[in-house]
Amino acid sequence: MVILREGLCPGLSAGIVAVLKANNVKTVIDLVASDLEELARKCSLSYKTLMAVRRVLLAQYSAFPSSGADVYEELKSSTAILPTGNRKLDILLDSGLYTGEVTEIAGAAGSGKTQTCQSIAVNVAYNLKQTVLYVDTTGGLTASRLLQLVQSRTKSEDEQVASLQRIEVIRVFDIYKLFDAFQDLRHQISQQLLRSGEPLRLVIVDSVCAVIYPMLGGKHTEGMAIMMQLARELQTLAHDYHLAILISNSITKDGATGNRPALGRSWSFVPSTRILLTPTELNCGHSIVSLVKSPRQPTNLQLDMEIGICGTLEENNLSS
Ligand SMILES: Nc1ncnc2c1ncn2[C@@H]1O[C@H](COP(=O)(O)OP(=O)(O)OP(=O)(O)O)[C@@H](O)[C@H]1O
Repeated sequence: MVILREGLCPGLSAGIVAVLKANNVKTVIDLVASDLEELARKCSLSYKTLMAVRRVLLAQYSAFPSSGADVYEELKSSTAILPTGNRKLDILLDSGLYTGEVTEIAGAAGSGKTQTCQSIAVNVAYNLKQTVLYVDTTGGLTASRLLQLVQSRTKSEDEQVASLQRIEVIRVFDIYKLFDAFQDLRHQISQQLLRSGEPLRLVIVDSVCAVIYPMLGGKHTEGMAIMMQLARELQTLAHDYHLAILISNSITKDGATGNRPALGRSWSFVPSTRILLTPTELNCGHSIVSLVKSPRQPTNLQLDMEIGICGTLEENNLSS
């Protein structure tokens, strides 16, 4: 509900707002729903001025319906699916990570979130030849591990270098620096300033809780507001630039329902897809991956995923 105020649109002066308010016309809806002839008479205002103001407000605040066919066409032109480099994980995710969506990997410390993020980054950079922005908020990313993962894909040094150049790494350790990084990203995309020159398709934030948790102590409501600002930023980045966004999150232990992704109910609406990693006690270097939220798949799917020298990437028979 938008309140009428001076400058909301051309012609809406403080005087007009005051007169309208005195006649119980306080919001945009009140104004567009009024009989303008009668209102002009009651308020001693020019009918022409009110009409012009209403026309601008209608253009600014109306929702224009679009047909199902238009929505489907937009979806087809803006959606790409990025395979993760692990066939079983792709089946669980209905082919991979979708652009325009936020996907979350949740799990306890050591469950393999960072290894999964790095492996997916390498797969997108090497196999798909697309740029990845990797935002490291925990210091968990190491260049030597990235190189090891790339080396598991190719022996060619040129290809290794080219793949590593497609992974842009930013290290930020607080949420304000993260907002700055996203601001820079918008600027770089709009000016086509990405260093690799290849299209950016994937943004990874490992992890979101590392920058959100410090905000949730003390003034809780302020922290929640900042958390939801980050949520909006991730969703609009994914939507506006057709990016797949992959975030990692920790878990909270709940006596009644077992482990569940951290950051509470408000955050649970942010990712479209959520997977939960649980290390297996019997099989070291393996995690059970459970699909806990998905817009396309049943959420009882599970798989056993190995996390080894090749991360979560499948073994590759290197030829040259
Ligand atoms: N170079 C490596 N080679 C093989 N396996 C590795 C390697 N590095 C890590 N791992 C495996 O990955 C596990 C740790 O995974 P990872 O660091 O991704 O956990 P995490 O969920 O990100 O933890 P945290 O929340 O503490 O960052 C280790 O227990 C180990 O099994």
